[in-house]
Amino acid sequence: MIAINHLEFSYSPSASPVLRGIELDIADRALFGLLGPNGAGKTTLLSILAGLIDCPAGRVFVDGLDLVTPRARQQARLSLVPQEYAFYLPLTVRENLQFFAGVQGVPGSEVDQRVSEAVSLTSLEERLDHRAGKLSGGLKRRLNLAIGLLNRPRLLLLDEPTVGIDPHSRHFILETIRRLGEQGTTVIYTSHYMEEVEELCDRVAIMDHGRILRQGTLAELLAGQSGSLESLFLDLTARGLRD
Ligand SMILES: Nc1ncnc2c1ncn2[C@@H]1O[C@H](COP(=O)(O)OP(=O)(O)OP(=O)(O)O)[C@@H](O)[C@H]1O
Repeated sequence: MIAINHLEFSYSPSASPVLRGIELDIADRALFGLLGPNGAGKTTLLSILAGLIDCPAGRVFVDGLDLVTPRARQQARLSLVPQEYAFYLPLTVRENLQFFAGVQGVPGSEVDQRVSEAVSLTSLEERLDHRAGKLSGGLKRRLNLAIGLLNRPRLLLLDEPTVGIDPHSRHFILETIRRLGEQGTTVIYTSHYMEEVEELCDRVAIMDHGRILRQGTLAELLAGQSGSLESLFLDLTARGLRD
């Protein structure tokens, strides 16, 4: 179980808060969708969970373990797949995976096994010796995901993992995430695509301006609503353009 308590965060003392009293409980093995317009604070929240940004105000617990230290985060087996491609374009798929296995502290004797598991989950076998920079957008997204799987995560944080790819690649990535969920991985999934979240996630939170506006199962969120998740989202986030 992940418990996020009272998270507050600003990028600088003079800037407006980006996260304002975030409270979330996420059950083990959940596929949890986090929706919000541009600038709502989703990436900041994931970055804090992954330890990329220090957040002195508030606490995050995974199974009662306070994530404040890197050691606790390692024990929690947490992995973030960022929105941007987080690998080296001149290296091959295999070289990237071997390199990032080392960065993540996978023991040398286990690297081949972990690389082969990640490649198998993302069906990259045929591309192992291709340069990352030459891959299509969909394959680059799969490599980004494969790197995030090298530590066999219990908690996988996915920041818009299907942006900019064709429907086949998107379907493949969604199926992979569903399979990971069935195997026991807890997933926090941010996306702008309502239909993906409706299809994949068992619980959903909608956030804006650093606050959680609603959370619950899809049925709970839509109870008493005449419209879809998208119309609820637009109503809650005030239908304004953000950029
Ligand atoms: N490194 C940074 N320094 C200062 N402000 C930042 C930084 N990163 C993000 N912000 C600001 O924090 C707010 C939340 O941004 P964040 O990227 O977390 O939102 P988001 O919900 O992930 O948006 P998107 O859907 O566009 O990715 C925005 O106002 C953004 O401009």
